[in-house]
Amino acid sequence: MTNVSTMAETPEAYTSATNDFRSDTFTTPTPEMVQAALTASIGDAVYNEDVDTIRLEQQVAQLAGKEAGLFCVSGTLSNQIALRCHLFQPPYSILCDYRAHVYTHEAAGLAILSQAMVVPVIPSNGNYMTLEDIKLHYVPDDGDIHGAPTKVLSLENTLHGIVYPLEELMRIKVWCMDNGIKLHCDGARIWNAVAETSVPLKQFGEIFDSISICLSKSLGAPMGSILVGDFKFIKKCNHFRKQQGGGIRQSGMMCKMASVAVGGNWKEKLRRSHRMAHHLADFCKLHKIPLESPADTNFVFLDLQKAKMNPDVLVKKGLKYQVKLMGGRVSMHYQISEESLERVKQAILEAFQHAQEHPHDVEGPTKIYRSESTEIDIDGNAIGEIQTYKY
Ligand SMILES: Cc1ncc(COP(=O)(O)O)c(C=O)c1O
Ligand SMILES: C[C@@H](O)[C@H](N)C(=O)O
Repeated sequence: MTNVSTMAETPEAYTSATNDFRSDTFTTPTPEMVQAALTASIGDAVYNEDVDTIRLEQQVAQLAGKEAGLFCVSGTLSNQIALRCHLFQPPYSILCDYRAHVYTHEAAGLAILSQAMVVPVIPSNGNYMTLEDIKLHYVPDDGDIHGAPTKVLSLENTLHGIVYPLEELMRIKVWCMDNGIKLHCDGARIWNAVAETSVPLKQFGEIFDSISICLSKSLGAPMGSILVGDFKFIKKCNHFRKQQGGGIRQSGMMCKMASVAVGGNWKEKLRRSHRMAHHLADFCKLHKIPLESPADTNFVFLDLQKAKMNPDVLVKKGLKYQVKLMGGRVSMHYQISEESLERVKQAILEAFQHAQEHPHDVEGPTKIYRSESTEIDIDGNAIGEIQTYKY
């Protein structure tokens, strides 16, 4: 008798992100977005015949001061095809921050799709790579047959919520041009950088050869990213997108929903989330709860290692105060309520107080995704009925 696998349990329907601090990816579509989808174009985007898809690609490319844009179903796809497209003749390597999503969270796509070596760099200032860090770690294309020359520098702005200083980006850009190295930006939260610094997206477009601009993070669209660059580059990226299964058909509905976010007052939405993050960071400082990095924008990174806080206890305290956490990164977004912010402060404070009596040895910096929540609560009682948060 063949064993019939049991169906995985269906989770309860997700209804609201007002108390969800796990990530800004949990924002839910607004009624306005859903309404917009009902009147979206219905062309086949593989044949470049969907009007709302083309409109959104052109709109975001224009905002970034780039010639063309390409709708991708995810930021991961957008990053991976951009980096592959910048690469020509292996052996080659990509240099990035050791925390970069393209290196840590895209399932070794750089090794598999691009057959690239990655050179992950720990910034000497602890926050962002400077030109000096890059010069120290890049692999020159000098004919030495031992090396895999650096052909692309992939930066993230914001990175872990940290805003990349514009003057540093400009220095890096000039050096990259002098050394024939392409510059890509993982702009999953570039809208946050723009909202916080008032540096126009167009100015980032002048610095980077390509930018992956996510629609599905702080902006609040249900899915997708727009990859922007020059015409020739985007045309080839479209080829790699198709190869990777990203050539989707009637994408108009998703693009029309995203256009509601792009056309809305996203700056104020994001600035509100930044104010909430700054408030939480101040609360942590008041209670001497260490932070891992500056809370420039919408993320507060608790330094669990320095605080000797157990991420499990943090998640359980979150459950106690009806807020969702999954580790040391506390993510704000425009749908977070003021009441939830007050509750998450209590959860964090109690987890920190618990650590005072029960110090926990955390290995290394905060992992930005799950904490392996166990099935028991901090007093050892079963909490089987409460969902634990892990991928
Ligand atoms: C910095 C960063 N880059 C890229 C991505 C990938 O985006 P997606 O989840 O849409 O693939 C994420 C996560 O969502 C991210 O946090
Ligand atoms: C976990 C990671 O892939 C996702 N981008 C997030 O920030 O939540």
